Amino acid sequence: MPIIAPSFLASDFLHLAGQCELINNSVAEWVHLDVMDGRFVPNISFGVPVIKPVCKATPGKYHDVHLMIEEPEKYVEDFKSAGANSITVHYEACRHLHRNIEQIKKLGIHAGVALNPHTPVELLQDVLPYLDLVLVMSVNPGFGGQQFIEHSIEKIKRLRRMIDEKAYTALIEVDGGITLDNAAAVVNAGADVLVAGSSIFGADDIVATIGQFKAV
Ligand SMILES: O=C(CO)[C@@H](O)[C@H](O)COP(=O)(O)O
Ligand SMILES: [Fe+2]
Repeated sequence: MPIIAPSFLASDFLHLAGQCELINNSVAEWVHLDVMDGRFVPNISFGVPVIKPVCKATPGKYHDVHLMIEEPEKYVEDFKSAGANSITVHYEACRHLHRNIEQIKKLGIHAGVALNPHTPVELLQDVLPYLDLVLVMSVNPGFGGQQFIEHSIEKIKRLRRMIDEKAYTALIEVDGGITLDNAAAVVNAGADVLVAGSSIFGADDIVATIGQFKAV
């Protein structure tokens, strides 16, 4: 069964406490928190002042912070202090990716690398042994509510093979345009973690929808 990571980017910010309560009452194991800086991606989302209270209000969950920002090394400590259990940086935003991964792991939390749709999974070959998580973006990062890019399925399969061949432990997380209609195909291709924003927070019954994602 996949791990489900509701993305708070699509949540109702006016009622964050209630949204956290719904997630607490659901079978979602993770909470996905998207940080956007208006430089790496053409949008600005939220930072520590939102992430810290959300982490506090969801104490039983694993807090998965997805940094869509330039120079992530300047901020990883702040996000760790805010409650992050894992921090994922973008391959395309890091000039010294191995150093970024080491920095995160030295903080005692999990390290992930995210790949834009145009970035081949093969470029991760030399850092894969150090990673806890690879985040395959199945939309171009920056916005929720976009359509799933079908080519991602092929990419997930290639990454699954790379990980299994060497018995690495990195989880495969897929993020962007995940719906109840395509979730099974994504899991069958090899995904361990499904991120879903609009299809969870936009649903009439958030808790039941998370249950349906879990059961795909
Ligand atoms: O990182 C991102 C977008 O850049 C995602 O985490 C979105 O928040 C996913 O939203 P949906 O596509 O599921 O609506
Ligand atoms: Fe994300």
